Formats: sequence, structure tokens, C-alpha cells
Amino acid sequence: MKIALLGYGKMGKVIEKLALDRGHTIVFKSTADTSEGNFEAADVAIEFSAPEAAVDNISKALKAEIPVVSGTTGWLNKYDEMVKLCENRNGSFITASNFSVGVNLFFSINEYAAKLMAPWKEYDVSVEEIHHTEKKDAPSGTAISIAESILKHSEKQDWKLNSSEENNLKITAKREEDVKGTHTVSYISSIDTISLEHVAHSREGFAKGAILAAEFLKDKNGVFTMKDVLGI
Ligand SMILES: NC(=O)C1=CN([C@@H]2O[C@H](COP(=O)(O)OP(=O)(O)OC[C@H]3O[C@@H](n4cnc5c(N)ncnc54)[C@H](OP(=O)(O)O)[C@@H]3O)[C@@H](O)[C@H]2O)C=CC1
Ligand SMILES: O=C(O)C1=N[C@H](C(=O)O)C[C@H](O)C1
Repeated sequence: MKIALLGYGKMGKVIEKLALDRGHTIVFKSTADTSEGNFEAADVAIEFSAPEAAVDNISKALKAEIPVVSGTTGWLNKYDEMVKLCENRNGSFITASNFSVGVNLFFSINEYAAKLMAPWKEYDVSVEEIHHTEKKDAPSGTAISIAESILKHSEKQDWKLNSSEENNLKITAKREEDVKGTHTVSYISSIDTISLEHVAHSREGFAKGAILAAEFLKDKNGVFTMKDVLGI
């Protein structure tokens, strides 16, 4: 596959390395103010940039009829707009708050746990995420996905960053040097604590999942999720 990398930071660089190892080629790369290569030659675009840049990047790919995989977080208030654009252009689009296979399995475990725990009102549920200090958005997109799944099975009304109000699901976001991404769901009662945790040891899992998504998307039309890619 010929890949365009929209965003060539920490993630773009890991994706480039793994894509080359899998026999793909990189035909275009862009950062905030530079670009090189031939965008129109790409079979697929992989977009990991910044919250304020994602919508422009995704639109640019869809308008050029290039399937687009977007991993950027913090722009999802414009998700419906991007879906409409994709449908109007008969294009292909997938976004995920987290492309790692492990986290997508964790999402399913979290959903199962949320259903199981729903009747046991003595447990209070909360979510914590820890990331590196360069991260621009909080809470992480992954923490929001986890919280939204829990809320489907909970009496709590919404998630809230650092809120201790009983009717909100509390998400705590911490920033520590070089942490790739740690997400913990805790169910705490006066008697015990049940915790589910995913710890990313490197960025490879995110990058591998994004390349799998690009390979899946290349010859398809429509809007997909990681559940479609992984068949889970
Ligand atoms: N869904 C997932 O699995 C994952 C998602 N992410 C998300 O991906 C995004 C990127 O993460 P990461 O690589 O760590 O971030 P970095 O800050 O390391 O890299 C961001 C890159 O995007 C570039 N960029 C900024 N604006 C534009 C633009 N308008 N057009 C093209 N490129 C642009 C930056 O350029 P410059 O250097 O010039 O500013 C930089 O090259 C974040 O939103 C993060 O949350 C991260 C990991 C996994
Ligand atoms: O910015 C990051 O680094 C990450 N961002 C994603 C998120 O916001 O959930 C995914 C991963 O945790 C790493």
C-alpha cells in the first residue's frame, strides 16, 4: 500500500517504521508547517496530528477520495460532520480513540464488567488515565470511550473530569514523564476494590492497529470501527 502520513510526530514515526517493515511505502508526510511527497498517489491516509488539525486533515483526504484512518483525539464533537462528508463522497473512514488490539479487547472486558457490576450498588466506579506530559487533550480519548461504555449500564448521568459529584462518573487525568498510556477502571466499595487496567509499554500497539485498519479500509467504502477491523 502507498501510505500518506498526515502528522509525523511520535505516532507518525512509529507507523512509518512498522509500515515499511510490512512492505508498505510512504508516499507523503506532513507536519503543522511542512509537507513532502505526492499526496494524490496514496492508497490510504493515516492521520495522527493534533486536535485542532484533525478535521482539516480528514476532510482533505476524503475530498481527494483517499480512505482515511484517523487516530487523533480531542476533535470528536465534529465526528458527525466527518461521517456526512464521507457518505457524500462515497469514501472510507475509520477513527478510534485507541487502535491497539489490547485496548480494544479491554473495551470489551470493560463493557462486560460494567454490565456485571450494574446491580451491585455498593461499588462506586471511576476511571483514571495517565499519559506523557506532551499530551494536549484531557481526559484521553480512550478514557472517554471507557466512560461512555460504563455509562450505558450505570445510573450516573455523565462523565466529568475530576468531579466527585455522586451522579457523575469521575475521570482522573494524570500527566507523567514518558508514560505511553495507562487506563484503570476501579470499582470501590467499603470492603474491597476491583480494578481493570491496561498499560501500554510502547506506541507499537497503537501503530500496528492503525496499519491493520488501513489494510482493512483500502478497498472498502463506508464508515467503520475497530470492532469491524478486529471482528470482535
Ligand atoms: N487513537 C490512538 O490509538 C492514538 C491516538 N493518539 C493521538 O494522536 C495524536 C498525535 O499523537 P502524537 O503523534 O503522540 O503527537 P505529536 O505531537 O508527537 O505529533 C503530532 C504531529 O502532528 C503534526 N501536526 C500538527 N498540526 C498538523 C497539521 N495541520 N497537519 C499535519 N500535521 C500536523 C505535528 O507537527 P509539528 O511537529 O510541526 O507541530 C506533529 O508532527 C494525538 O491526538 C494523540 O492523542 C496517540 C496515540 C495513539
Ligand atoms: O496522546 C497519546 O499518547 C495517546 N492518546 C490516545 C488517547 O487520547 O486515548 C491513545 C493512547 O492512550 C495514547
